[in-house]
Amino acid sequence: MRSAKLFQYQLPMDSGVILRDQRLVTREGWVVELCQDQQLAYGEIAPLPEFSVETAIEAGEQAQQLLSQWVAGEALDLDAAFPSVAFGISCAIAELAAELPVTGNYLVAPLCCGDPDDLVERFNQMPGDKVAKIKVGMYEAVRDGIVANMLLEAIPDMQLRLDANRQWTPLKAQQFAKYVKPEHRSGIAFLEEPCRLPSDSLAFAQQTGINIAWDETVRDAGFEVKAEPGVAAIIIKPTLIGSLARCITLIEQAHAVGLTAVISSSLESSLGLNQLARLAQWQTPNVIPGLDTMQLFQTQLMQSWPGCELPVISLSELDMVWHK
Ligand SMILES: O=C(O)CCC(=O)c1ccccc1C(=O)O
Ligand SMILES: [Mg+2]
Repeated sequence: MRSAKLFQYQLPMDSGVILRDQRLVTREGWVVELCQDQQLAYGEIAPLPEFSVETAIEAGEQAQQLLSQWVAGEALDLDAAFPSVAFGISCAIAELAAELPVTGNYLVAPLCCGDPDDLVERFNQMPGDKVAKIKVGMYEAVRDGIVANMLLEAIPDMQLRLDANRQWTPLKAQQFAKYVKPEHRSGIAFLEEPCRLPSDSLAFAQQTGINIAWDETVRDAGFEVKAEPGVAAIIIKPTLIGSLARCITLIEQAHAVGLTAVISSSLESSLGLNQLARLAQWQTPNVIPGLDTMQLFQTQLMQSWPGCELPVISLSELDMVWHK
């Protein structure tokens, strides 16, 4: 016996969350509830504005169709579904089958703004390897280079991840690199997507000795996982990629060619974020995931994120918009 429900959520964000060009005031999404033989399981569907191709409305409509098929016992074609829908439904199905192990990797790479004292403080409270992430490409490239160099000098045993989100021209990327001393470049685990064109990013990596990682490129049509000089990692944001099976295939392909796969958030609520931490522990056990995004919210959803003291909204407080 199967039944399914879809709930809608709207969570207030911290006032400073900017996505590309717009401020994200409220995070909107859906919670899927599957019920089979009296057992309940949950998943989160949360297309990210400006990143996802689908809107929350479109995702909700498609989720209803797929959940109807699931209730009827039909096979689901999640490869043809929107990525956020495929991810949320596949997580709920995996929960029912107890396929997603319960232990999570909650050692996130702190997203930091460039203040070394702040970072030293956070590392002191954290076990494990020191890995931090900073966003670059928003201000002057030279300033980014100086900040990165200073952090690597201040915390020599740290691995720094940088993320330019394709903001630099090849010239700006060079200006950045010029300020990072050659002896510090190995402290950069990777720089995500320095340039608009992947070919420029590759050339940058090869010219500077600074490793890069693919994030946006993983979602480009025709992307294939391959080893290339200067490429260290691929970033996997499941909400933007698709089903658990699709994510796991990408992770296995990355590992087969010697690339690191990093599970990363697309600003899911604490519900989805916990599942991502579990996926990370299961499929990329020795890699610190990019999940330091709970601090961008004002509330949590259904479950709490370890160490997070924000209030938790329960399922009974959400609107159930559909059931079958
Ligand atoms: O990857 C992380 O560490 C945090 C997540 C993150 O940076 C992110 C989250 C949502 C949308 C885009 C991005 C990004 O990689 O730029
Ligand atoms: Mg990125």
